[in-house]
Amino acid sequence: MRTIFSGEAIDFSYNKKEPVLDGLSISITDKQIYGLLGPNGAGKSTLTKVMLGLENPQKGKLQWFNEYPNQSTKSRVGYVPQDLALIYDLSAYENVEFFGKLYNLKGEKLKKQVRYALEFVGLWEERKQKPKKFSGGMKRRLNIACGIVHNPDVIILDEPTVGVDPQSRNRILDAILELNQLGTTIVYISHYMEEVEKICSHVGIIDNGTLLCEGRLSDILEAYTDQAILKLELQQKSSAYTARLADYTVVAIEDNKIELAVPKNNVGVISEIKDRLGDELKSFQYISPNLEQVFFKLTKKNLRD
Ligand SMILES: Nc1ncnc2c1ncn2[C@@H]1O[C@H](COP(=O)(O)OP(=O)(O)OP(=O)(O)O)[C@@H](O)[C@H]1O
Repeated sequence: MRTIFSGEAIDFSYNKKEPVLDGLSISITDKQIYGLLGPNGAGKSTLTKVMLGLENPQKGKLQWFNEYPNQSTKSRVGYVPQDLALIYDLSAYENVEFFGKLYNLKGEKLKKQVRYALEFVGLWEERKQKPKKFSGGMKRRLNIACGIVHNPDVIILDEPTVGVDPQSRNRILDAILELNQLGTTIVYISHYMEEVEKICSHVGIIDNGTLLCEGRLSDILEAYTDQAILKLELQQKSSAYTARLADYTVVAIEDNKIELAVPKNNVGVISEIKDRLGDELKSFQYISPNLEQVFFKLTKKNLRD
């Protein structure tokens, strides 16, 4: 496995007083879809800027492809920023072409790459249109085309699905999976836990400028959770059953619905609860441990707070 990016003990502050990145270390290897997950203001975009050399850390060591950042390593990295970086007076084609030229693509190679990038995001037919006429999802897709036109080995996508409709969102997620299957390493920055769980092979959780954990998604879920959620729908108001369910932690209760925290992967517990409730139980749903629980365990906060 080749290391794509490593950052060790990075300190960064905008005003030299309050740290935004606080001794943060991170390691991304070849072919991963690395989900960088954290709440608003955790430091995700700042870390991206530091990784791209747009901001200089006060302390720490950064390497791309086992080298200190240089022109050659920079040309192997693609970036799709959170704020759309489009030129609205140019056509979709000209936008992608502009970014291709920034990466020194020329002539036939440039034409080929522009076509590849626009086809990849499904905008080749719309290439002559100006992006001001595009929907939010189409603008996001054009933004991605601009980030991949130079065929980078790794692409950093900062919240690429914010403000898009569900159809465009799925299209973007599928495109990311396809890019990864073609061999591109992906760094996927998001505060949407469900998206990270859906597409990422690896995850790093960031809060207050520190990486709280990183690793294979399945390993993180295994290591940092011990409970699952059991959602029960009952015949009567849930409060009528609290004595029978006193052995379990009630996570939420409303009308005839109740959510219990139960030990994960324990079929015996589910059978026991079903036995205790008998015909009073209308339905139940087992929710496997998720990243929200990992985050709560590490910070005692909810990701959405
Ligand atoms: N240019 C800036 N100057 C000063 N402070 C900044 C600047 N950019 C971000 N910050 C502050 O740094 C902290 C981290 O912000 P950052 O944008 O990196 O977080 P984030 O995790 O990307 O959040 P979000 O999900 O909302 O984009 C926040 O407190 C933010 O207010």
